[in-house]
Amino acid sequence: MKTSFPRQDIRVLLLEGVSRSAVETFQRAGYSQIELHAKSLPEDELKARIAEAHIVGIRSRSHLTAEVLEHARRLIAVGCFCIGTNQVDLEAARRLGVPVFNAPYSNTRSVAELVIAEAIMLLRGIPQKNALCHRGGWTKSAAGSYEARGKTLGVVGYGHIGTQVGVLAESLGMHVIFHDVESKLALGNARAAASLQDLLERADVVTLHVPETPATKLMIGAAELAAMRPGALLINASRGTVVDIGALADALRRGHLAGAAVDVFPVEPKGNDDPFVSPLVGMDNVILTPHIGGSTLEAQDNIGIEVASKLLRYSDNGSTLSAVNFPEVSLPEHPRSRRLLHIHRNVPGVLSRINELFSAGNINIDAQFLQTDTEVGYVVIDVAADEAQAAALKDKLAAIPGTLRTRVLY
Ligand SMILES: NC(=O)c1ccc[n+]([C@@H]2O[C@H](COP(=O)([O-])OP(=O)(O)OC[C@H]3O[C@@H](n4cnc5c(N)ncnc54)[C@H](O)[C@@H]3O)[C@@H](O)[C@H]2O)c1
Ligand SMILES: O=C(O)CC[C@@H](O)C(=O)O
Repeated sequence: MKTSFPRQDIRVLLLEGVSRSAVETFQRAGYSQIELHAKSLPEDELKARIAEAHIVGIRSRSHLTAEVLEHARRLIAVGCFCIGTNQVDLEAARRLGVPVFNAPYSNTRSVAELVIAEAIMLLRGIPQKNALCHRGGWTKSAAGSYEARGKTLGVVGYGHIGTQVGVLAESLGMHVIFHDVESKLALGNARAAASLQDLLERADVVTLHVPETPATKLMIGAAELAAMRPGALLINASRGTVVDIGALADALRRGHLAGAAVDVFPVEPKGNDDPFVSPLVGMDNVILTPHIGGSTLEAQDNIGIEVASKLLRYSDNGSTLSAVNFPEVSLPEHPRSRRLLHIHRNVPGVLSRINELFSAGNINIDAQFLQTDTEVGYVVIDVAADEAQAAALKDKLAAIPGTLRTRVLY
């Protein structure tokens, strides 16, 4: 059967060491043109490779800006093999008719476990004791060393990760308070703080779990750090832009904060061979990790399967359920029909032009699915048509003004 892109012709470009479970998921579905890179690509190379790709998979280091996406003439969909999607210009992708998928939960537990481990380590002063032992020193002392039990954990951003951290912290006997811009169901005995300021003033350990947005950029700066309790601890496993790293280094140097654990940085090395530079380097009371909050084998394996499956569902069936930037449709299979996809700018008249086209050709529509948002309309049409008719219909659909992408799926 003739489709716009037979599976064996669909080129999948996977960057940044996306798990092999993704490759295997594509292969099991009959996709054979899969290119896997261990690193992100320099911008020029990314533009060149994305121009050839139908499906692109990235993690947090590849920046799919509007300019990069302009080169993606054949692109069907983008997969972020992680939670964060801030590295993709989602609006630009949507305007080009390209849905973006991610894995909203697959590494949640991994991040939460690391945060709890770090909270305990910081409360006990382990980073500095460990560093001193490595230099041949010895400080057997209880000074500055505390149990987690009875301490207050302040969770900023009470979403998937923040709530998991809260539940685990309560099992250690910690009191949990949280701050979120949305009204949230408090799990266990957790309580909403009156404000961010209130949380900062009350928490012994503050942990950040907000996404990167204009509102969260530098949300923890000198004033917020000053509002924290003397001797408090800060954990950031969200995004590097959320904390003013210079102000954090200063608060640590002055001893206002007793320690910190930082997994994400305003500027991160592109690959494992590139140098890491930060004002926090060399501070014994700071746990530094190379953006590995979600990097466990379990999480990466699950993410590979989850995101590849979403990309396949869109590529093979047209479903956009859980796309982060696109009208969502969940489609049944209609194997006895031909399925055509039409993505267009959401301007008046496009749908009637589409329907006129089918009635003029005397083609019976078996089913039609439409979902729109303010800018983009997505129509899936199942028709009783033969192969030649479907190909001709696709060409006519492509000629409708406002069309962004069109395909014959099967
Ligand atoms: N370090 C890592 O490896 C790693 C792994 C996974 C996720 N992350 C980061 O963690 C972030 C959070 O992940 P999640 O799955 O919990 O996301 P989520 O969307 O489930 O939760 C985020 C929460 O933050 C809240 N929020 C948004 N803006 C806010 C603001 N200005 N002030 C207060 N609250 C605000 C939201 O309402 C939401 O409840 C991700 O966006 C990603 O950037 C990092
Ligand atoms: O794997 C990555 O590069 C990003 C991990 C994490 O920050 C996420 O957003 O899920």
